[in-house]
Amino acid sequence: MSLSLSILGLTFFVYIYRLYRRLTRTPLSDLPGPEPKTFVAGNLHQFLHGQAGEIDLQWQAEYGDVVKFKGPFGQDILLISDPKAVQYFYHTSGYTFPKPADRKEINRLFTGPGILCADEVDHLRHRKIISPAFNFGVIRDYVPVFNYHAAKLTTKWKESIAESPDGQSVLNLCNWYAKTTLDALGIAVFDYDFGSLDNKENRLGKIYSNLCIESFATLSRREITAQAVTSLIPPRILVILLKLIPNPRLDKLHEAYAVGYSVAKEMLEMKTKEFTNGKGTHDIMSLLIRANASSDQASQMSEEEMVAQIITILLAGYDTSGSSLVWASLELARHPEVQTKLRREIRKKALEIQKRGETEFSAVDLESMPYLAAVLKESLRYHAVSYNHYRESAKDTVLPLSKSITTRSGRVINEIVVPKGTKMITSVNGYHRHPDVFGPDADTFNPDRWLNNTTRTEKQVSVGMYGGLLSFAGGVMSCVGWRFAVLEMQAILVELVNNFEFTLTPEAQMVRKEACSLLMVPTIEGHGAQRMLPISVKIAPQDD
Ligand code: HEM
Repeated sequence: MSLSLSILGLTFFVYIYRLYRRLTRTPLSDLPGPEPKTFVAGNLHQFLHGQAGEIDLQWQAEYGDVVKFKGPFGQDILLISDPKAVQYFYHTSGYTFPKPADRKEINRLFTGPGILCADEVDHLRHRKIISPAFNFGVIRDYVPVFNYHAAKLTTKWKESIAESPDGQSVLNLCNWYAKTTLDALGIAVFDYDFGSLDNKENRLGKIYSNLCIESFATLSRREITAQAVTSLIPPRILVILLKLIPNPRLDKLHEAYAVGYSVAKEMLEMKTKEFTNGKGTHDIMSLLIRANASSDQASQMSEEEMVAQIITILLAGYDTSGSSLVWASLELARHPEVQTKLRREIRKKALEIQKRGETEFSAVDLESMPYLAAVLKESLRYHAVSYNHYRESAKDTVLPLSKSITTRSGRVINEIVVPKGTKMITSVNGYHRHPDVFGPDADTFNPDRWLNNTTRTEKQVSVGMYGGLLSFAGGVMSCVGWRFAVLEMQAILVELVNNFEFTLTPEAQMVRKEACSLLMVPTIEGHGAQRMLPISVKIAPQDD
Protein backbone atom coordinates (compact mmCIF):
# COMPACT_ATOMS: atom_id res chain seq x y z
CA MET A 1 0.00 0.00 0.00
CA SER A 2 2.67 2.48 1.07
CA LEU A 3 4.80 1.52 -2.00
CA SER A 4 1.94 2.20 -4.40
CA LEU A 5 1.23 5.49 -2.60
CA SER A 6 4.90 6.48 -2.98
CA ILE A 7 4.84 5.58 -6.71
CA LEU A 8 1.62 7.57 -7.14
CA GLY A 9 3.15 10.51 -5.28
CA LEU A 10 6.29 10.36 -7.39
CA THR A 11 4.30 10.15 -10.65
CA PHE A 12 2.22 13.12 -9.56
CA PHE A 13 5.37 15.08 -8.71
CA VAL A 14 6.98 14.29 -12.09
CA TYR A 15 3.75 15.24 -13.88
CA ILE A 16 3.53 18.59 -12.04
CA TYR A 17 7.22 19.27 -12.70
CA ARG A 18 6.83 18.54 -16.44
CA LEU A 19 3.71 20.71 -16.58
CA TYR A 20 5.61 23.52 -14.85
CA ARG A 21 8.50 23.17 -17.35
CA ARG A 22 6.06 23.23 -20.27
CA LEU A 23 4.13 26.22 -18.96
CA THR A 24 7.29 28.18 -18.27
CA ARG A 25 8.89 27.44 -21.67
CA THR A 26 9.41 30.61 -23.69
CA PRO A 27 11.41 31.56 -26.81
CA LEU A 28 14.22 32.36 -24.38
CA SER A 29 14.20 28.96 -22.64
CA ASP A 30 17.04 27.64 -24.78
CA LEU A 31 19.47 30.37 -23.65
CA PRO A 32 22.20 29.39 -21.20
CA GLY A 33 21.77 30.25 -17.53
CA PRO A 34 21.38 28.84 -14.03
CA GLU A 35 18.58 26.43 -13.06
CA PRO A 36 15.90 28.14 -10.96
CA LYS A 37 16.10 27.42 -7.23
CA THR A 38 12.38 27.80 -6.49
CA PHE A 39 9.26 28.35 -8.58
CA VAL A 40 8.13 31.44 -6.67
CA ALA A 41 11.43 33.34 -6.63
CA GLY A 42 13.34 31.60 -9.47
CA ASN A 43 17.01 32.66 -9.13
CA LEU A 44 16.22 35.92 -7.35
CA HIS A 45 17.73 34.77 -4.05
CA GLN A 46 21.05 34.19 -5.83
CA PHE A 47 20.81 37.40 -7.83
CA LEU A 48 19.92 39.69 -4.93
CA HIS A 49 22.14 38.19 -2.27
CA GLY A 50 25.86 38.85 -2.09
CA GLN A 51 27.78 41.94 -3.02
CA ALA A 52 26.84 44.29 -5.85
CA GLY A 53 27.66 42.87 -9.27
CA GLU A 54 29.31 39.77 -7.77
CA ILE A 55 26.91 37.18 -9.20
CA ASP A 56 27.02 38.96 -12.59
CA LEU A 57 30.71 38.11 -13.00
CA GLN A 58 30.19 34.57 -11.75
CA TRP A 59 27.35 33.90 -14.22
CA GLN A 60 29.18 35.70 -17.02
CA ALA A 61 32.17 33.37 -16.54
CA GLU A 62 29.90 30.32 -16.40
CA TYR A 63 27.25 31.05 -19.06
CA GLY A 64 28.54 33.91 -21.23
CA ASP A 65 27.62 37.50 -22.01
CA VAL A 66 23.85 36.99 -22.11
CA VAL A 67 22.54 34.98 -19.18
CA LYS A 68 18.93 33.92 -18.88
CA PHE A 69 17.81 33.44 -15.31
CA LYS A 70 14.43 32.95 -13.74
CA GLY A 71 12.52 35.66 -11.94
CA PRO A 72 9.24 35.20 -10.08
CA PHE A 73 6.93 32.38 -11.19
CA GLY A 74 8.97 31.20 -14.16
CA GLN A 75 9.50 34.67 -15.64
CA ASP A 76 12.61 34.94 -17.86
CA ILE A 77 15.11 37.70 -17.14
CA LEU A 78 18.10 38.48 -19.38
CA LEU A 79 21.32 39.70 -17.80
CA ILE A 80 23.34 41.41 -20.52
CA SER A 81 27.00 42.32 -20.82
CA ASP A 82 27.61 41.54 -24.52
CA PRO A 83 29.10 44.79 -25.96
CA LYS A 84 27.02 44.90 -29.15
CA ALA A 85 23.82 43.99 -27.29
CA VAL A 86 24.57 46.67 -24.69
CA GLN A 87 25.09 49.28 -27.39
CA TYR A 88 21.83 48.33 -29.10
CA PHE A 89 20.05 48.31 -25.77
CA TYR A 90 20.99 51.90 -24.87
CA HIS A 91 21.51 53.63 -28.18
CA THR A 92 20.00 52.09 -31.28
CA SER A 93 16.75 51.16 -29.58
CA GLY A 94 15.53 54.57 -28.31
CA TYR A 95 12.53 53.83 -26.09
CA THR A 96 12.28 50.12 -27.00
CA PHE A 97 13.51 49.25 -23.50
CA PRO A 98 11.74 51.46 -20.93
CA LYS A 99 12.00 50.93 -17.18
CA PRO A 100 9.71 48.12 -15.92
CA ALA A 101 6.40 49.32 -14.46
CA ASP A 102 7.08 47.95 -10.94
CA ARG A 103 10.43 49.78 -10.73
CA LYS A 104 8.79 52.99 -11.89
CA GLU A 105 6.25 52.62 -9.07
CA ILE A 106 9.05 52.17 -6.51
CA ASN A 107 10.75 55.28 -7.94
CA ARG A 108 7.44 57.15 -7.72
CA LEU A 109 7.30 56.28 -4.01
CA PHE A 110 10.29 58.42 -3.17
CA THR A 111 10.30 61.03 -5.94
CA GLY A 112 6.67 61.57 -6.95
CA PRO A 113 5.72 61.95 -10.65
CA GLY A 114 9.23 62.91 -11.87
CA ILE A 115 11.52 61.90 -14.71
CA LEU A 116 12.49 58.55 -13.11
CA CYS A 117 8.98 57.17 -13.51
CA ALA A 118 7.78 58.98 -16.63
CA ASP A 119 6.54 57.10 -19.72
CA GLU A 120 8.00 57.91 -23.16
CA VAL A 121 5.92 61.02 -24.00
CA ASP A 122 6.25 62.56 -20.52
CA HIS A 123 9.90 61.54 -20.31
CA LEU A 124 10.67 63.40 -23.55
CA ARG A 125 8.82 66.46 -22.24
CA HIS A 126 10.68 66.40 -18.90
CA ARG A 127 14.09 65.97 -20.53
CA LYS A 128 13.47 68.81 -22.99
CA ILE A 129 13.13 71.20 -20.07
CA ILE A 130 15.74 69.71 -17.73
CA SER A 131 18.63 68.88 -20.11
CA PRO A 132 19.62 72.42 -21.23
CA ALA A 133 20.21 73.40 -17.58
CA PHE A 134 22.91 70.70 -17.40
CA ASN A 135 24.91 71.62 -20.53
CA PHE A 136 28.68 71.99 -20.18
CA GLY A 137 28.34 75.75 -20.90
CA VAL A 138 26.15 76.08 -17.80
CA ILE A 139 27.88 73.57 -15.54
CA ARG A 140 31.42 74.92 -16.00
CA ASP A 141 30.36 78.11 -14.18
CA TYR A 142 29.79 76.03 -11.04
CA VAL A 143 33.42 74.95 -10.70
CA PRO A 144 34.05 77.78 -8.15
CA VAL A 145 31.19 76.30 -6.07
CA PHE A 146 32.86 72.86 -6.19
CA ASN A 147 36.26 74.42 -5.36
CA TYR A 148 34.76 76.32 -2.44
CA HIS A 149 33.23 73.22 -0.87
CA ALA A 150 36.34 71.12 -1.50
CA ALA A 151 38.41 73.82 0.27
CA LYS A 152 35.94 73.83 3.17
CA LEU A 153 36.34 70.05 3.48
CA THR A 154 40.13 70.52 3.46
CA THR A 155 39.88 72.97 6.37
CA LYS A 156 37.76 70.49 8.37
CA TRP A 157 40.21 67.64 7.73
CA LYS A 158 43.22 69.80 8.63
CA GLU A 159 41.51 70.72 11.93
CA SER A 160 40.93 67.04 12.64
CA ILE A 161 44.55 66.12 11.80
CA ALA A 162 45.87 69.00 13.96
CA GLU A 163 44.02 67.56 16.94
CA SER A 164 45.44 64.05 16.51
CA PRO A 165 48.74 63.23 18.28
CA ASP A 166 50.26 61.23 15.40
CA GLY A 167 49.48 63.68 12.57
CA GLN A 168 46.86 61.54 10.92
CA SER A 169 43.15 61.11 11.24
CA VAL A 170 40.96 58.11 10.49
CA LEU A 171 37.93 59.52 8.72
CA ASN A 172 34.72 57.87 7.56
CA LEU A 173 34.82 59.17 4.00
CA CYS A 174 31.15 58.28 3.37
CA ASN A 175 29.94 60.97 5.80
CA TRP A 176 32.41 63.63 4.67
CA TYR A 177 31.79 63.24 0.94
CA ALA A 178 28.01 63.05 1.37
CA LYS A 179 28.10 66.36 3.29
CA THR A 180 30.36 68.03 0.71
CA THR A 181 28.39 66.92 -2.35
CA LEU A 182 25.02 67.77 -0.72
CA ASP A 183 26.21 71.29 0.16
CA ALA A 184 27.71 71.85 -3.32
CA LEU A 185 24.53 70.56 -5.00
CA GLY A 186 22.40 72.78 -2.76
CA ILE A 187 24.26 75.94 -3.82
CA ALA A 188 24.77 75.08 -7.51
CA VAL A 189 21.29 73.78 -8.23
CA PHE A 190 19.10 75.67 -5.78
CA ASP A 191 21.24 78.50 -4.37
CA TYR A 192 20.31 76.92 -1.01
CA ASP A 193 22.77 76.32 1.82
CA PHE A 194 22.21 72.95 3.48
CA GLY A 195 25.15 73.72 5.78
CA SER A 196 25.87 70.04 6.41
CA LEU A 197 29.66 70.58 6.48
CA ASP A 198 28.96 73.08 9.28
CA ASN A 199 26.83 70.47 11.07
CA LYS A 200 23.67 72.56 10.70
CA GLU A 201 20.53 70.63 11.67
CA ASN A 202 19.51 69.27 8.31
CA ARG A 203 16.36 67.14 8.02
CA LEU A 204 17.09 66.11 4.46
CA GLY A 205 20.72 65.09 4.92
CA LYS A 206 19.72 63.14 8.05
CA ILE A 207 16.93 61.13 6.44
CA TYR A 208 18.78 60.57 3.13
CA SER A 209 22.11 59.58 4.72
CA ASN A 210 21.37 55.90 5.32
CA LEU A 211 18.20 55.68 3.20
CA CYS A 212 19.39 53.21 0.59
CA ILE A 213 20.88 50.87 3.21
CA GLU A 214 17.82 50.98 5.43
CA SER A 215 15.38 50.57 2.55
CA PHE A 216 17.16 48.17 0.20
CA ALA A 217 20.28 46.50 1.65
CA THR A 218 20.70 42.95 2.99
CA LEU A 219 17.30 41.63 1.98
CA SER A 220 16.32 38.43 3.81
CA ARG A 221 15.07 35.34 1.95
CA ARG A 222 11.54 36.16 3.12
CA GLU A 223 11.78 39.70 1.78
CA ILE A 224 13.04 38.49 -1.60
CA THR A 225 10.18 36.00 -1.83
CA ALA A 226 7.73 38.75 -0.88
CA GLN A 227 9.23 40.96 -3.60
CA ALA A 228 8.74 38.11 -6.09
CA VAL A 229 5.08 37.75 -5.10
CA THR A 230 4.40 41.49 -5.35
CA SER A 231 5.72 41.48 -8.91
CA LEU A 232 2.48 39.69 -9.88
CA ILE A 233 0.38 42.60 -8.66
CA PRO A 234 -0.63 45.12 -11.36
CA PRO A 235 1.35 48.39 -10.86
CA ARG A 236 -1.77 50.51 -10.23
CA ILE A 237 -2.80 48.27 -7.32
CA LEU A 238 0.81 47.83 -6.19
CA VAL A 239 1.23 51.58 -5.71
CA ILE A 240 -1.78 51.63 -3.35
CA LEU A 241 -0.61 48.54 -1.47
CA LEU A 242 2.92 49.93 -1.05
CA LYS A 243 1.38 52.87 0.79
CA LEU A 244 -0.77 50.67 3.03
CA ILE A 245 1.47 47.72 3.90
CA PRO A 246 3.13 48.24 7.31
CA ASN A 247 6.84 47.59 6.75
CA PRO A 248 9.87 49.37 8.26
CA ARG A 249 11.67 49.61 4.89
CA LEU A 250 8.64 51.14 3.18
CA ASP A 251 8.06 53.41 6.21
CA LYS A 252 11.57 54.78 5.71
CA LEU A 253 10.82 55.54 2.04
CA HIS A 254 7.52 57.27 2.92
CA GLU A 255 9.25 59.33 5.59
CA ALA A 256 12.04 60.31 3.15
CA TYR A 257 9.43 61.28 0.56
CA ALA A 258 7.54 63.44 3.07
CA VAL A 259 10.72 65.30 4.07
CA GLY A 260 11.96 65.55 0.45
CA TYR A 261 8.54 66.84 -0.62
CA SER A 262 8.37 69.58 1.99
CA VAL A 263 11.96 70.74 1.28
CA ALA A 264 11.38 70.64 -2.50
CA LYS A 265 8.07 72.51 -2.26
CA GLU A 266 9.69 75.20 -0.13
CA MET A 267 12.51 75.54 -2.68
CA LEU A 268 10.12 75.73 -5.63
CA GLU A 269 8.01 78.41 -3.95
CA MET A 270 11.11 80.45 -3.08
CA LYS A 271 12.56 80.17 -6.60
CA THR A 272 9.23 80.84 -8.35
CA LYS A 273 8.75 83.99 -6.23
CA GLU A 274 12.26 85.17 -7.18
CA PHE A 275 11.49 84.47 -10.84
CA THR A 276 8.16 86.33 -10.86
CA ASN A 277 9.81 89.28 -9.09
CA GLY A 278 12.44 89.31 -11.84
CA LYS A 279 15.14 88.30 -9.35
CA GLY A 280 16.02 84.87 -10.79
CA THR A 281 19.50 83.91 -9.64
CA HIS A 282 22.09 82.00 -11.61
CA ASP A 283 21.34 78.52 -10.28
CA ILE A 284 20.13 75.46 -12.17
CA MET A 285 16.67 75.58 -10.60
CA SER A 286 16.12 79.15 -11.79
CA LEU A 287 17.12 78.07 -15.31
CA LEU A 288 14.64 75.21 -15.06
CA ILE A 289 11.79 77.47 -13.93
CA ARG A 290 12.60 79.89 -16.76
CA ALA A 291 12.71 77.07 -19.34
CA ASN A 292 9.41 75.69 -18.06
CA ALA A 293 7.70 79.08 -18.15
CA SER A 294 8.89 79.84 -21.67
CA SER A 295 7.99 76.48 -23.25
CA ASP A 296 4.55 76.15 -24.85
CA GLN A 297 1.78 75.26 -22.42
CA ALA A 298 1.38 71.68 -23.62
CA SER A 299 5.06 70.94 -22.91
CA GLN A 300 5.17 72.58 -19.50
CA MET A 301 5.68 70.60 -16.32
CA SER A 302 3.03 70.88 -13.62
CA GLU A 303 3.89 72.08 -10.10
CA GLU A 304 3.80 68.49 -8.81
CA GLU A 305 6.18 67.41 -11.59
CA MET A 306 8.56 70.28 -10.77
CA VAL A 307 8.56 69.29 -7.09
CA ALA A 308 9.25 65.69 -8.17
CA GLN A 309 12.20 66.81 -10.33
CA ILE A 310 13.69 68.67 -7.36
CA ILE A 311 13.43 65.54 -5.20
CA THR A 312 14.93 63.47 -8.06
CA ILE A 313 17.88 65.84 -8.49
CA LEU A 314 18.46 65.87 -4.73
CA LEU A 315 18.40 62.08 -4.55
CA ALA A 316 20.23 61.35 -7.81
CA GLY A 317 22.69 64.18 -7.58
CA TYR A 318 24.69 64.00 -4.37
CA ASP A 319 24.85 60.46 -3.03
CA THR A 320 25.99 59.10 -6.39
CA SER A 321 28.88 61.58 -6.64
CA GLY A 322 29.70 61.19 -2.92
CA SER A 323 29.79 57.37 -3.15
CA SER A 324 31.85 57.46 -6.37
CA LEU A 325 34.39 59.68 -4.57
CA VAL A 326 34.55 57.18 -1.71
CA TRP A 327 35.44 54.34 -4.12
CA ALA A 328 37.98 56.54 -5.93
CA SER A 329 39.64 57.38 -2.59
CA LEU A 330 39.77 53.70 -1.66
CA GLU A 331 41.71 52.98 -4.89
CA LEU A 332 44.05 55.92 -4.19
CA ALA A 333 44.73 54.49 -0.73
CA ARG A 334 45.35 51.05 -2.26
CA HIS A 335 47.70 52.50 -4.90
CA PRO A 336 50.13 55.08 -3.42
CA GLU A 337 51.97 55.30 -6.77
CA VAL A 338 48.74 56.49 -8.45
CA GLN A 339 48.32 59.14 -5.74
CA THR A 340 51.87 60.40 -6.24
CA LYS A 341 51.51 60.56 -10.03
CA LEU A 342 48.19 62.40 -9.73
CA ARG A 343 49.61 64.83 -7.13
CA ARG A 344 52.47 65.68 -9.51
CA GLU A 345 50.04 66.46 -12.31
CA ILE A 346 47.90 68.60 -9.98
CA ARG A 347 50.89 70.59 -8.72
CA LYS A 348 52.24 71.13 -12.22
CA LYS A 349 48.86 72.51 -13.29
CA ALA A 350 48.65 74.63 -10.11
CA LEU A 351 51.98 76.25 -11.08
CA GLU A 352 50.66 77.02 -14.57
CA ILE A 353 47.55 78.61 -13.02
CA GLN A 354 49.73 80.63 -10.65
CA LYS A 355 51.91 81.83 -13.55
CA ARG A 356 48.90 83.27 -15.33
CA GLY A 357 48.05 85.17 -12.14
CA GLU A 358 45.12 83.07 -10.97
CA THR A 359 44.55 80.90 -7.91
CA GLU A 360 41.69 78.57 -8.81
CA PHE A 361 41.30 75.62 -11.15
CA SER A 362 38.76 76.38 -13.88
CA ALA A 363 36.68 73.82 -15.82
CA VAL A 364 39.20 74.06 -18.67
CA ASP A 365 42.09 73.35 -16.26
CA LEU A 366 40.28 70.32 -14.84
CA GLU A 367 39.47 69.04 -18.31
CA SER A 368 43.07 69.40 -19.47
CA MET A 369 44.56 66.97 -16.93
CA PRO A 370 44.86 63.56 -18.61
CA TYR A 371 45.89 61.62 -15.52
CA LEU A 372 43.05 63.10 -13.43
CA ALA A 373 40.60 61.97 -16.13
CA ALA A 374 42.28 58.56 -16.27
CA VAL A 375 41.99 58.04 -12.49
CA LEU A 376 38.35 59.13 -12.44
CA LYS A 377 37.36 57.00 -15.44
CA GLU A 378 39.16 53.98 -14.06
CA SER A 379 37.47 54.38 -10.71
CA LEU A 380 34.01 54.77 -12.31
CA ARG A 381 34.75 51.69 -14.41
CA TYR A 382 36.02 49.59 -11.54
CA HIS A 383 33.37 50.67 -9.03
CA ALA A 384 30.17 51.68 -10.85
CA VAL A 385 27.82 52.80 -8.07
CA SER A 386 24.79 52.25 -10.31
CA TYR A 387 25.56 48.62 -11.00
CA ASN A 388 22.47 47.24 -12.76
CA HIS A 389 19.99 49.05 -15.00
CA TYR A 390 16.52 47.50 -15.15
CA ARG A 391 14.51 47.63 -18.36
CA GLU A 392 11.73 45.74 -20.19
CA SER A 393 11.15 45.26 -23.94
CA ALA A 394 8.18 47.33 -25.10
CA LYS A 395 7.82 45.26 -28.29
CA ASP A 396 9.17 42.09 -29.91
CA THR A 397 12.72 42.87 -30.90
CA VAL A 398 16.00 41.28 -32.00
CA LEU A 399 19.11 41.80 -29.88
CA PRO A 400 22.36 41.61 -31.90
CA LEU A 401 25.41 39.95 -30.35
CA SER A 402 29.19 40.56 -30.63
CA LYS A 403 29.92 36.89 -30.10
CA SER A 404 27.76 33.93 -31.03
CA ILE A 405 26.12 31.92 -28.24
CA THR A 406 25.71 28.15 -28.12
CA THR A 407 22.27 27.46 -26.68
CA ARG A 408 21.41 24.61 -24.30
CA SER A 409 20.26 22.50 -27.23
CA GLY A 410 23.52 23.14 -29.11
CA ARG A 411 22.29 25.72 -31.63
CA VAL A 412 24.73 28.54 -32.47
CA ILE A 413 23.02 31.94 -32.60
CA ASN A 414 24.24 35.48 -33.45
CA GLU A 415 21.17 37.35 -32.25
CA ILE A 416 18.40 36.84 -29.73
CA VAL A 417 14.70 37.21 -30.47
CA VAL A 418 13.31 39.03 -27.43
CA PRO A 419 9.53 38.86 -26.92
CA LYS A 420 7.60 41.96 -25.80
CA GLY A 421 7.49 42.24 -22.00
CA THR A 422 10.84 40.49 -21.36
CA LYS A 423 12.61 41.83 -18.29
CA MET A 424 16.21 42.80 -18.98
CA ILE A 425 19.05 43.95 -16.76
CA THR A 426 22.35 45.34 -17.95
CA SER A 427 25.29 44.10 -15.95
CA VAL A 428 27.45 47.21 -15.63
CA ASN A 429 30.12 45.17 -13.86
CA GLY A 430 30.06 42.49 -16.58
CA TYR A 431 30.51 45.15 -19.27
CA HIS A 432 33.13 47.17 -17.37
CA ARG A 433 35.22 44.06 -16.69
CA HIS A 434 34.83 42.71 -20.23
CA PRO A 435 38.25 41.79 -21.70
CA ASP A 436 37.00 42.38 -25.28
CA VAL A 437 36.30 45.99 -24.34
CA PHE A 438 38.92 46.85 -21.72
CA GLY A 439 41.66 44.36 -22.46
CA PRO A 440 43.00 41.25 -20.74
CA ASP A 441 43.69 43.16 -17.49
CA ALA A 442 40.09 44.43 -17.29
CA ASP A 443 39.88 42.91 -13.81
CA THR A 444 42.61 45.14 -12.35
CA PHE A 445 42.60 48.83 -11.41
CA ASN A 446 44.92 50.49 -13.90
CA PRO A 447 44.37 54.19 -14.78
CA ASP A 448 47.15 53.97 -17.39
CA ARG A 449 44.81 52.03 -19.71
CA TRP A 450 43.10 55.39 -20.46
CA LEU A 451 46.39 57.05 -21.40
CA ASN A 452 47.95 54.58 -23.76
CA ASN A 453 44.85 52.75 -25.01
CA THR A 454 47.03 49.70 -25.59
CA THR A 455 44.95 47.43 -23.41
CA ARG A 456 41.74 48.05 -25.35
CA THR A 457 41.02 45.95 -28.38
CA GLU A 458 39.57 47.01 -31.72
CA LYS A 459 36.30 45.34 -30.71
CA GLN A 460 35.68 48.12 -28.23
CA VAL A 461 32.32 49.84 -28.64
CA SER A 462 31.49 53.11 -26.99
CA VAL A 463 28.26 53.19 -25.02
CA GLY A 464 28.15 55.85 -22.32
CA MET A 465 28.92 59.54 -22.44
CA TYR A 466 32.06 59.48 -20.30
CA GLY A 467 34.87 57.20 -21.50
CA GLY A 468 32.29 54.96 -23.19
CA LEU A 469 31.41 53.69 -19.70
CA LEU A 470 28.01 52.60 -18.45
CA SER A 471 28.44 54.43 -15.13
CA PHE A 472 25.97 57.12 -16.22
CA ALA A 473 23.93 54.68 -18.36
CA GLY A 474 23.46 55.75 -22.00
CA GLY A 475 20.93 56.80 -24.63
CA VAL A 476 17.56 58.45 -24.01
CA MET A 477 17.46 57.71 -20.27
CA SER A 478 21.11 58.45 -19.51
CA CYS A 479 22.17 60.57 -16.55
CA VAL A 480 21.28 64.23 -17.03
CA GLY A 481 23.83 65.35 -14.46
CA TRP A 482 26.94 63.50 -15.66
CA ARG A 483 28.90 66.66 -16.57
CA PHE A 484 28.01 68.17 -13.21
CA ALA A 485 29.21 65.00 -11.46
CA VAL A 486 32.45 64.75 -13.45
CA LEU A 487 33.50 68.37 -12.86
CA GLU A 488 32.52 68.19 -9.21
CA MET A 489 34.46 64.97 -8.58
CA GLN A 490 37.48 66.33 -10.48
CA ALA A 491 37.48 69.56 -8.42
CA ILE A 492 37.20 67.66 -5.12
CA LEU A 493 39.91 65.13 -6.04
CA VAL A 494 42.30 67.91 -7.12
CA GLU A 495 41.90 69.74 -3.81
CA LEU A 496 42.16 66.63 -1.63
CA VAL A 497 45.03 64.85 -3.38
CA ASN A 498 47.00 68.10 -3.44
CA ASN A 499 46.59 68.46 0.32
CA PHE A 500 46.33 64.95 1.73
CA GLU A 501 47.74 61.46 1.52
CA PHE A 502 45.27 58.58 1.85
CA THR A 503 46.31 55.25 3.42
CA LEU A 504 44.36 52.06 4.07
CA THR A 505 43.11 51.17 7.54
CA PRO A 506 42.63 47.52 8.61
CA GLU A 507 38.83 48.06 8.35
CA ALA A 508 39.12 49.38 4.79
CA GLN A 509 40.64 46.04 3.81
CA MET A 510 37.34 44.41 4.85
CA VAL A 511 35.20 46.63 2.64
CA ARG A 512 31.99 45.20 1.14
CA LYS A 513 30.21 46.46 -1.96
CA GLU A 514 26.73 46.58 -0.40
CA ALA A 515 23.99 46.14 -2.99
CA CYS A 516 21.19 48.62 -2.27
CA SER A 517 19.02 48.15 -5.35
CA LEU A 518 19.86 51.51 -6.93
CA LEU A 519 23.24 52.22 -5.43
CA MET A 520 26.37 50.32 -4.38
CA VAL A 521 27.64 51.64 -1.05
CA PRO A 522 30.61 50.63 1.10
CA THR A 523 30.08 48.81 4.38
CA ILE A 524 32.65 46.99 6.51
CA GLU A 525 32.50 43.26 7.13
CA GLY A 526 31.38 42.64 10.71
CA HIS A 527 30.11 46.20 11.29
CA GLY A 528 26.50 45.56 10.23
CA ALA A 529 24.53 47.62 7.73
CA GLN A 530 26.38 50.88 8.36
CA ARG A 531 27.60 52.93 5.49
CA MET A 532 31.29 53.43 6.17
CA LEU A 533 34.81 53.50 4.78
CA PRO A 534 37.42 54.52 7.36
CA ILE A 535 40.56 55.78 5.62
CA SER A 536 43.64 57.26 7.25
CA VAL A 537 44.36 60.81 6.08
CA LYS A 538 47.49 62.91 6.71
CA ILE A 539 49.05 66.03 5.18
CA ALA A 540 50.57 65.21 1.79
CA PRO A 541 54.35 65.55 1.39
CA GLN A 542 55.31 68.87 -0.18
CA ASP A 543 58.10 67.45 -2.35
CA ASP A 544 56.02 65.01 -4.46
C1 HEM B 1 28.83 59.95 -10.07
C2 HEM B 1 27.62 60.50 -10.07
C3 HEM B 1 26.43 59.97 -10.80
C4 HEM B 1 26.19 58.72 -11.29
C5 HEM B 1 27.10 57.50 -11.23
C6 HEM B 1 24.88 58.76 -11.92
C7 HEM B 1 24.30 57.68 -12.57
C8 HEM B 1 23.07 57.72 -13.19
C9 HEM B 1 22.48 56.62 -13.91
C10 HEM B 1 23.13 55.26 -14.12
C11 HEM B 1 21.27 57.01 -14.36
C12 HEM B 1 20.28 56.16 -15.17
C13 HEM B 1 19.53 55.24 -14.22
C14 HEM B 1 18.69 54.24 -14.96
O1 HEM B 1 18.53 54.34 -16.16
O2 HEM B 1 18.14 53.33 -14.33
C15 HEM B 1 21.06 58.38 -13.91
C16 HEM B 1 19.94 59.12 -14.17
C17 HEM B 1 19.77 60.41 -13.73
N1 HEM B 1 20.69 61.20 -13.06
FE1 HEM B 1 22.55 60.65 -12.53
N2 HEM B 1 24.35 60.01 -11.77
C18 HEM B 1 25.26 60.79 -11.11
C19 HEM B 1 25.13 62.13 -10.79
C20 HEM B 1 24.03 62.90 -11.08
C21 HEM B 1 23.93 64.31 -10.77
C22 HEM B 1 25.04 65.16 -10.15
C23 HEM B 1 22.67 64.69 -11.14
C24 HEM B 1 22.03 66.06 -11.05
C25 HEM B 1 22.52 67.08 -10.41
C26 HEM B 1 22.00 63.53 -11.70
C27 HEM B 1 20.71 63.51 -12.18
C28 HEM B 1 20.12 62.43 -12.81
C29 HEM B 1 18.78 62.45 -13.34
C30 HEM B 1 17.79 63.62 -13.29
C31 HEM B 1 18.55 61.18 -13.92
C32 HEM B 1 17.28 60.68 -14.64
C33 HEM B 1 17.50 60.77 -16.16
C34 HEM B 1 16.35 60.20 -16.96
O3 HEM B 1 15.60 59.35 -16.48
O4 HEM B 1 16.20 60.62 -18.11
N3 HEM B 1 22.87 62.46 -11.64
N4 HEM B 1 22.18 58.79 -13.22
